[in-house]
This record gives sequence, structure tokens and C-alpha cells, in this order.
Amino acid sequence: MHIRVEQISKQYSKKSYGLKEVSLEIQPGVCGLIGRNGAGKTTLMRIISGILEASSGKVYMDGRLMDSKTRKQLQQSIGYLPQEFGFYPQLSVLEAIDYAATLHGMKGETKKAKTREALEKVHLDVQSRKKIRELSGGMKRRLGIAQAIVHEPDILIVDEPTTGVDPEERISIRNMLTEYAGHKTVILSTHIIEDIAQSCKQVAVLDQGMLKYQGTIAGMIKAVSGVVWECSLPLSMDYKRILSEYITVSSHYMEDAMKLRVLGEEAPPHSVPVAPTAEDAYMWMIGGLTK
Ligand SMILES: Nc1ncnc2c1ncn2[C@@H]1O[C@H](COP(=O)(O)OP(=O)(O)OP(=O)(O)O)[C@@H](O)[C@H]1O
Repeated sequence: MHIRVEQISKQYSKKSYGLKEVSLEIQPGVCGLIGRNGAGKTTLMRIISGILEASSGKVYMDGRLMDSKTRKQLQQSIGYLPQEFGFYPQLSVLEAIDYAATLHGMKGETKKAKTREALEKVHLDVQSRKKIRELSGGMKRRLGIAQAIVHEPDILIVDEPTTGVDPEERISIRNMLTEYAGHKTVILSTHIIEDIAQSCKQVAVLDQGMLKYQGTIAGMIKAVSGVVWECSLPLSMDYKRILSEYITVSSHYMEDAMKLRVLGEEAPPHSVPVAPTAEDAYMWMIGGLTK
């Protein structure tokens, strides 16, 4: 399904904006939403899911406007995993997904088959009798994905599915989402640029409620060619000026020099231009770390 977000704003209160006039096109495949805390990722995902109303703007799915008349029907094509997802700890893995399938109106053999398929997709079929309270954090996250895909939605929206899980689990969750995408649309939010670089065809960078970039990872990297520098500064040099004038991606002391990777339009002293990475591009787009 193709999603079009048109001039969406969300004002929570007089002073608090979640989003400011965000327009975005999302095609089938995995789309990564990246931005620091408070950038507006959750707000955007909740609006696309139809569980939060925008203050202004429109969302279209395959050309159909989401409004009070179409919302319920469009929501049947959406699966959503919020950042915090609570299951009853005394339920078993199977019971939890069976319950989610019931909520989607499934019955009998169909429900049984879909429940089993969802658990297989997230590799929890062998744990199906386990109680939820016995699951690890990563397993709970995978169970959350299973409840979001049990009705095989065309659009899957997952809010920070890889936060706080170990690297192996992160890669596994990433792969599951890529596999699920196939011809479907998966929107995933993250703080982790590596997740986006590895699994997303499309990427949108949000910062302070505004869209800073939309396109491919390759396009994002290309956009910052010529602004990434590696400096090797003599230890006697006052490097604080460079830190204040450039966006610093990394810095470390060597025996004889201070090595910096910085972003800026002009070459800093003692520097050579280097090829940008996705992390450089992201840092450039959000204007560096908050000071
Ligand atoms: N219910 C609310 N009431 C008031 N302000 C809110 C509410 N929800 C979000 N906000 C504000 O809207 C902005 C965007 O928040 P949002 O949760 O969408 O960001 P986020 O990118 O998902 O952040 P995080 O990565 O920390 O989850 C923030 O400034 C936040 O404080």
C-alpha cells in the first residue's frame, strides 16, 4: 500500500508541537523513520495508524483519504506495535496471539492457522506454551510483532522495535521486518542509524517535528559528500575552536595527535576529505548533537 501524508501538523498544547507541516510519500518496502527523542516519530506513526487525530493535514492510503468515515475500514489493513506494549503476564504466547486474532474477528481453523503462522514468522512457535512472564525482552518484542501481523496487514507500523535488545535480537527483528515487507509496507522508527542503513529502502529524518529529509539512504549519503573531514590535530593546538565551529561525529586522542571526524562546508586545518557514511549524513541533517 502506498501512503501519502500531506501537510500534517499536530499541536498538543499552546506550546507543544508534535509535528509541523510534514508531507511524506511512503512506498511498499521498509521505510525507516529516524530522529532524536521528541522528534515526532511516535506522533507521526500514531496519526498514520489512525489512533491519533492530526490538528491539520491529510493521510491517504492507496489514494483513499483517512477520515471519520473510512478510518475503521482502513485500520483493518494496519498492524501497529507501540513502543510500550503490555501483555497479561500469565497468558501463554499462544493464548496472547489467539486473543489478538479474536480481536480481529477470526474464528475456528482460520484463527488457529493464522496464529500459528504469525508465531512462526517471529520464530516463537517453539515457545508457544511459555508464559509471557518467562520471556526475555527481545522475545516480548517479537511477540508484539506477532500480534501486529496476525491479521496480515498491508501496512505494519512498529515504534522502536530494536531499542534495548541485544545485537543478535536486533538483527533478527530487523530481518523479520524486511521479510514481512515483501510487497507490503513496513514503517519502523528507530534511534539506531545502523538499523535504517541495513534494512530500509526509504528513510525519513525528523527533527523537532519537521521533516529534514526523505529519500533513499544512498541519496542521503550523497547529499553530504564534500562536508565530511578527518583531522589530525597536533596536541599543542587549541582544538576547541574546531569543536565549536563544526559538527563533531567522533573524537579520540592518539599518542601524537587529536583525531576528529567533523562535518562542515569548509575544510578545517590539518584535515582530509573522507567519504560520508549514513551516520555522518544523519548528523548533518539534524545539525549535530544538542549542546
Ligand atoms: N500527549 C502529549 N502531550 C503533549 N506533548 C506531547 C505528547 N506526546 C508527545 N508530545 C510532544 O511532541 C513532541 C514529539 O513527541 P514524539 O513522542 O512524537 O517524539 P518521538 O520522536 O517519538 O520521541 P522518542 O524517540 O523519545 O519516542 C515532543 O516534544 C513531545 O514532548
